[in-house]
Amino acid sequence: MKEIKGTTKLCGLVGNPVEHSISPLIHNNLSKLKDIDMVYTTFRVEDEDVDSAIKGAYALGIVGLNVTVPHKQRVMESLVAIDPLAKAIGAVNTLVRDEKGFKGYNTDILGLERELMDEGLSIKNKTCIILGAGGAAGAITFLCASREAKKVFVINRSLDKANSIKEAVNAHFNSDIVEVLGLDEYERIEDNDCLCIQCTSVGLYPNVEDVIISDDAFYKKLSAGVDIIYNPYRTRFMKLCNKAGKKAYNGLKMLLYQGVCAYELWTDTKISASECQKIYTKMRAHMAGNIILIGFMGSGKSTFGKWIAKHKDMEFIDTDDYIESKENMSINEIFETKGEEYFRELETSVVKELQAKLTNCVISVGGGLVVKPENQKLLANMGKVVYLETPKCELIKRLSSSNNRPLLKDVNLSDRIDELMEKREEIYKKAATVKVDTANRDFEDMYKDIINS
Ligand SMILES: Nc1ncnc2c1ncn2[C@@H]1O[C@H](COP(=O)(O)OP(=O)(O)O)[C@@H](O)[C@H]1O
Ligand SMILES: O=C(O)C1=C[C@@H](OP(=O)(O)O)[C@@H](O)[C@H](O)C1
Ligand SMILES: [Mg+2]
Repeated sequence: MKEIKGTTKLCGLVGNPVEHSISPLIHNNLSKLKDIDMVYTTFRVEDEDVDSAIKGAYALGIVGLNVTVPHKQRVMESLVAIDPLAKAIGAVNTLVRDEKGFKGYNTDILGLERELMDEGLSIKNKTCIILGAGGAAGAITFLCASREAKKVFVINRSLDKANSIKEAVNAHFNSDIVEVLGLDEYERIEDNDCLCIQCTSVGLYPNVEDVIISDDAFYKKLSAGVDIIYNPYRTRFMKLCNKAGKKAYNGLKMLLYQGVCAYELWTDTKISASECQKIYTKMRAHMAGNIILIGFMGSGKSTFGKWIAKHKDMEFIDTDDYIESKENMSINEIFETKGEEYFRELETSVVKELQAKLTNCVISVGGGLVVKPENQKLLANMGKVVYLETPKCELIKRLSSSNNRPLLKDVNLSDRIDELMEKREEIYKKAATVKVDTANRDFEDMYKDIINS
């Protein structure tokens, strides 16, 4: 992080609880990308303190705030102005400085709209299905109505809550655009090209096998499904959409874009698509939570990886071991009988496989795996990529009696290290989120470098 100075601006998140939030990651990385001298942190605020917290924040010159549960409604009483969309929805998640106090916006909804645009999903003239009838469902029903959906069906177990959304939105637009259906009444929807937005918490981690509607026939009615849940990354709802041959998206982009929209309001900047992509990769890596060790042969990836797993109670996977057991051959044999190219293809397919299934693991990869740009991209989404940097003299000590590394067979070790390092050193540095020096360090100390980064 950049040094915090007297001129550093402050933003933050007000809610209760807030410590788990991914928003600091979004905003602090945006400031880094845009080279803006601003930090973002969290403020846990009790119900009765919301008003004084907001007024105090204004007095302190705080540039902007996000607001999360349970204060998104209550905070509206402490504002000098409210954007019409947020007012109609009845919830505010972003505060922007105005002349005499904060003005409220709802970038949750603007974020969802931006996600839909990003994925090429249009609301206009579309039949929309909203699953659920809580706060998010109400807001998204409002969004669909305001963006000229053909019809909006709110499907929920309790019809009472769904009916109050219907009444509020229909009254606001003076139309009958919203209709309510029970969970088993979806056959009444005639369209087979609906955009469905899953707005319940059913399927949220740890209840990952749950889903609000499990009938395949329901998913045949959709053109695409969006789940506002992002943990797990692929929910059962999304799997059922895919099973019916329909596209499915999770809520992580919505979360990204609610942050991006807020950041743009606070800083009067525009975040480009490629900048959004960079933040999104970091969010995915954070969610996946793996520690990935990269570096030259002999830098200690396999040894240190096993140590972390054992001492920090994590699972461990070494891509070389994984490949050996899959192929039922040693790395030496694979290189001898099938060639290096074949091995490199195996590495990519293994990384793809691991990306889809591993979270919170330690992964040590072969020293050449990160050379392929495709693999670099995959790893960047999987967690913290840690480069174990080791001086040549140390590598020579560690590798001189190695006989299971085909690239070091029958060569002058020093020359081979020079030759490969010239090609790889920059790649290791660029691919890494954090660099850890391995010479004369104990593992506990090296581990601290990783978690403190
Ligand atoms: N930090 C370290 N200090 C001293 N020796 C180490 C260190 N890390 C690994 N080694 C030794 O170096 C050799 C290569 O380590 P290994 O974990 O196989 O590296 P990699 O998987 O990066 O090729 C092993 O003999 C291991 O015991
Ligand atoms: O650097 C490389 O290209 C290789 C490194 C090895 O793994 P380690 O880095 O664990 O030795 C292994 O994947 C293979 O021998 C090729
Ligand atoms: Mg290894």
